[in-house]
Amino acid sequence: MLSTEPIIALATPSGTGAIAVIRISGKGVIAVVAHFFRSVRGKRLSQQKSHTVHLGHIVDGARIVDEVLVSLFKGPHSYTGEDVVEISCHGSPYIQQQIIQLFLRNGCRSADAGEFTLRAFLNGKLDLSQAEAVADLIASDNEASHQIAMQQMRGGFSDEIKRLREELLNFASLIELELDFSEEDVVFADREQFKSLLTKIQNVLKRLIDSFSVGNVIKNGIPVAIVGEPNVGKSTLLNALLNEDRALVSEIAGTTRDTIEDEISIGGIGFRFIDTAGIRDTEDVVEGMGIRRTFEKIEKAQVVVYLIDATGFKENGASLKIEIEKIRNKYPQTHLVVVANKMDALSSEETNHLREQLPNALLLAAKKGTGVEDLQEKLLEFVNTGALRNNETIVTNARHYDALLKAVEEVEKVQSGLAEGVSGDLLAIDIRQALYHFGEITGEISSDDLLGNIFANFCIGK
Ligand SMILES: Nc1nc2c(c(=O)[nH]1)N(C=O)[C@@H](CNc1ccc(C(=O)N[C@@H](CCC(=O)O)C(=O)O)cc1)CN2
Ligand SMILES: Nc1nc2c(ncn2[C@@H]2O[C@H](COP(=O)(O)OP(=O)(O)OP(=O)(O)O)[C@@H](O)[C@H]2O)c(=O)[nH]1
Ligand SMILES: [Mg+2]
Repeated sequence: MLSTEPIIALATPSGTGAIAVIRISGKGVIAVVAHFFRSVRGKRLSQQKSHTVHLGHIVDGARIVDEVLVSLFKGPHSYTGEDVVEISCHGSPYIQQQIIQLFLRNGCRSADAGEFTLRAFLNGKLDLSQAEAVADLIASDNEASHQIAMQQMRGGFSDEIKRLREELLNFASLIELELDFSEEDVVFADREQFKSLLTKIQNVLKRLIDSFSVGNVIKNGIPVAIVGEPNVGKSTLLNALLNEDRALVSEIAGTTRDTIEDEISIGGIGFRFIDTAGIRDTEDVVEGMGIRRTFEKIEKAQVVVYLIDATGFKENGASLKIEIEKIRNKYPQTHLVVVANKMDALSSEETNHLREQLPNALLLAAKKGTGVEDLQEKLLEFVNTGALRNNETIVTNARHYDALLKAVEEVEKVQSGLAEGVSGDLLAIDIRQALYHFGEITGEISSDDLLGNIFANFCIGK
């Protein structure tokens, strides 16, 4: 799979910018670029040091294509581990394409998605979980997902896995050594010490596995469905949360037909709010479709904000309370927040009545924006940010989660094998299996298929 042929791609977004960066990596690329580069100081590119920048022109025969800065990185001391040349040109799509095409005609080919980072992985500059974090880092759009991706890219998670792996490996070696001396019946690996090591490893694995429930939602934005009867102010609340006129609002019941979603960051954590069609019995076919979609969204949400119209509470409070209980029972895994809206239009007597009837409800006036901060605080309470604050490793990747589950299963097998006093050769098999799953995370164990899948999801030029 390791190839060193020169690859080229635009590293900056396509379109017009002040400056664009074109990246070229592979064997002999410095000589290739040198052929089309005239330094303003008459310097020869091939004689320059690594990590230096040079001003000059890209020339195609007599034609000057652009004035550029060229950066040199000599392998193995580069991002990919190969020779790398970056050309910073003026950011017109025409110039970008002229330069890229010049090199495509002269020995380079277009890089596949993620191919620079794939080469970095294959050349040992990054392990697999670090390479995956590069994509997460580019995708991160809030403080929490950024922090997690950055920690993973810098090797925090890998180091933790490697430590576990080494400790297990030590023991595996000792047990396998016993096997070699099986005639003599010697014991190198102290069983009590081994048991406590396994317990320690189990605890670390369990913490990592548990962190996925937080990590997974943080990476994708925590889905919060705003639901309730028509006209209670769901779209008004969405707009207040987003601080933007995102959804149509009107006094006509049944305004929102389809779901509307948008993401914002609260306290550094991404929340994806979903405004839904108001729930009621309807003859209208299209409205009925929208309401069905509302229930689909509730099913996928981590949090359901059930909104009621406080002004109607006196008349239909009893039936609303039944409705709320129904939702609570139907979706026991989902956090349910009951919010009474339009409190601005309530008398103090009505307010007291509502407080008595729904002691846990948040009181809010979405139109004026009052109480929206309380709701935000409430939402943050649902996210266990302890691990984030303590800078602990948080698993965000389903592939890693899978491997950790399999690893802990094997460690448990070893643990019970020890308790039952099974023989060293059987213990060794399960230990090796656990080690295999650790290796899957960091990429010591990988297949071309897996790598193809992972890097195909990167952007071109990364
Ligand atoms: N212009 C540019 N900006 C960029 C990148 C890049 O490739 N080019 N990066 C790409 O994602 C990130 C920076 N990451 C990088 C990581 C390693 C090396 C590098 O040259 N490493 C060598 C030498 C280190 C040294 O001694 O200075 C090495 O690891 O051996 C470069 C960039 C973000 N910004
Ligand atoms: N007095 C008062 N009126 C509000 C408040 N919030 C929303 N409204 C009004 O309630 C009406 C319905 O608001 P929407 O946001 O469209 O309600 P909805 O729940 O999205 O309604 P559907 O999309 O039809 O289900 C509009 O006339 C809003 O101006 C509030 O806090 N106070
Ligand atoms: Mg609406």
